[in-house]
Amino acid sequence: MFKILTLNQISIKGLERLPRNQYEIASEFTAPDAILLRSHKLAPADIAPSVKAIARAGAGTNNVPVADCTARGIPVFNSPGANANAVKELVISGLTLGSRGILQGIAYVNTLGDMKDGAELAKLLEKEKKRFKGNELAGRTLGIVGLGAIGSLIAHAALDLGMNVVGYDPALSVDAAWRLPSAVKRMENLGSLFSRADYITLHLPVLDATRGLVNAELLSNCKPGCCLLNFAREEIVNVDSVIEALEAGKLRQFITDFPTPELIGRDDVILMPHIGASTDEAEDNCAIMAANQLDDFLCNGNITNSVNFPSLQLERSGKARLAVVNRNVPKILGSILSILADADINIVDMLNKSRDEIAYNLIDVGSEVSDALLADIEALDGVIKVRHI
Ligand SMILES: NC(=O)c1ccc[n+]([C@@H]2O[C@H](COP(=O)([O-])OP(=O)(O)OC[C@H]3O[C@@H](n4cnc5c(N)ncnc54)[C@H](O)[C@@H]3O)[C@@H](O)[C@H]2O)c1
Ligand SMILES: O=C(O)CC[C@@H](O)C(=O)O
Repeated sequence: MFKILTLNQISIKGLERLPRNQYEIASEFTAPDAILLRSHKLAPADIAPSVKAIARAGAGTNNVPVADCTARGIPVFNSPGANANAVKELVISGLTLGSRGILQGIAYVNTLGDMKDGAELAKLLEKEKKRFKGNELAGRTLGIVGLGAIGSLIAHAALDLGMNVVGYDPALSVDAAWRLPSAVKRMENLGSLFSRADYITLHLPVLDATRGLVNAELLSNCKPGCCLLNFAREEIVNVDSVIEALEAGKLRQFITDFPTPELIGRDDVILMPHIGASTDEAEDNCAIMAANQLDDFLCNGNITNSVNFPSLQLERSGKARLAVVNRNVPKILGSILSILADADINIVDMLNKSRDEIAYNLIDVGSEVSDALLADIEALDGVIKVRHI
């Protein structure tokens, strides 16, 4: 029986992927085998020594201490693309809210509750509606920073709306490049994107390199009247610089899923309570993907969509499987294989892959492996974690 600690509300459709005869699921456990979470901020001390894996039902893993998990041999999974459509749809709403007086118009109509004469009301609205006039998106330029799962869907949608699309992504994967419409004009740097766009939308992860990326210097490139949308992460944008740019007329509007106190109450800001992925569909998709990946790792040692471990899947063969995490340095695999050979254990199949500072091995063997042998492997210098599956 594996114990799964859930630290947020996880869709039942995902939890159903972890059958009750194999899994106990609860929001409190002292020694869980794995953690399943969404935006809960996890500290290294919250991760019990028993934890073998962490799965984030969502895209961003900045709430998980990934480097610490890597050092401890714990793979961290996410669910790439599973909530991208939900974010895309909200960004399209953001674009229309940012181009027309929709919120202001709605707020105005709601002040007129005392008017009982329908004809008078209609007359007043016809007179006042000019205050809420906007501009069309068609023909305007959208700059997309980060052209991954969300950025590429937004590029398609914006082109369908008749917008011109420019994009910037210095780390674009080959798969993401294939998904991108050819009409997207790729920018060589952020300054070029900021100087061309009427609307700029951010869809990149928060990393050391992207924290505070949108700062005063970058915003000084904006076309006057530009509208900035942040549905990525709060930390990517320097809020003080955004407020200065709004007050200087460099930015016309800031629309964000990550409110901070100084932004509340401003007319030139639209704030949403981190609801980019808050749809039934996205919550189901993320939970199903995260749970499936966790299940395959706990039961088979296979790794799909990990942010810190190599991708590795091996069909089961032999009597037992060893899953070994070690530092990515020479000779460790040789030492493991020698221990098995000395014990007359035949290797039926195996796969070894590395990613940055760690290596991961799945070794299928022809006979059972004793606890003493596992302890010998675990004691090797450079071996971080050994599981007998
Ligand atoms: N508001 C929400 O609820 C919500 C929902 C989902 C995702 N997100 C955020 O959006 C981010 C993107 O999600 P995704 O699913 O598109 O992820 P993704 O991994 O598919 O795409 C991210 C893209 O950003 C690119 N990138 C990395 N560094 C960059 C840089 N310095 N400049 C420009 N691009 C850079 C990557 O190469 C990648 O193509 C997530 O990391 C998460 O923080 C927010
Ligand atoms: O779980 C959520 O609601 C938000 C998820 C989102 O921020 C993500 O990074 O995928």
